[in-house]
Amino acid sequence: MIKMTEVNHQFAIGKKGKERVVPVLHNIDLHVKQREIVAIIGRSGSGKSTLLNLMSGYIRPTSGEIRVADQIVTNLSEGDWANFRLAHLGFMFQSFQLIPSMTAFENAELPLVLKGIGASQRKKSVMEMLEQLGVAEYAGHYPGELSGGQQQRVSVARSLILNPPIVLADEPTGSLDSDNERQLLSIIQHLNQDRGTTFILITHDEQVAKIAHRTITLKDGHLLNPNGKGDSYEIH
Ligand SMILES: Nc1ncnc2c1ncn2[C@@H]1O[C@H](COP(=O)(O)OP(=O)(O)OP(=O)(O)O)[C@@H](O)[C@H]1O
Repeated sequence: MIKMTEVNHQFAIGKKGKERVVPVLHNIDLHVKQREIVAIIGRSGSGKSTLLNLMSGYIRPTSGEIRVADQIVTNLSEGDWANFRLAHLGFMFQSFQLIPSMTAFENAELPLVLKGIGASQRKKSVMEMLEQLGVAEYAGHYPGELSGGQQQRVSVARSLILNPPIVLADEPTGSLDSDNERQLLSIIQHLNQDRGTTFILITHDEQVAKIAHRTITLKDGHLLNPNGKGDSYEIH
């Protein structure tokens, strides 16, 4: 589903002409299969977000090849990446990144608008999704009128509204209390089992790592165990 082959990444920092090159990821070989939940752990600064940003095309690798959903994406243009993301990727973040001036309904609806789906189909899909996540009654509320857990569910609704086959999540439970965390992890497990959604979760949290089929560790930009803790895991 996602395959990285000999991927290296370095940032150039400092003023033009006086840049300093900072290598961040070294020779990453990683294969995430369809229906897997993979947790990525590692200290702050080890390169976790950079890895996720490479998988989602927000940055390009300095060298190496990246395939997502069986397509080589390493050299897609920005416009092609935007379409590719809409078709294949969903995102979850620690900060919910809801648009404050839009209601819960409008936030969850946004990817459908971008995809050009008609208004009546949008309404049906959004209300079904908000219903499934237990926040339909807040459809007309603005993010500032919702609790953290409710905002997270609206944000999850927006991530999943196009039924993406792959979801990339950066500390998705980072700002949730333990009840809301449990609920989000249960949603992730159900989606994985029912729809076969593939998840890549960056986390510092043991509870999150527990639901993963595989936990891989980044240390100073090196992938220590590409096959993860359980080489013999089975995906049903
Ligand atoms: N745009 C950038 N320009 C220059 N250096 C960057 C940039 N983004 C990240 N870095 C550097 O790359 C390294 C890895 O950063 P990254 O955000 O991937 O780490 P992380 O493991 O996700 O950390 P955290 O757990 O704190 O979020 C860090 O040393 C960081 O300073």
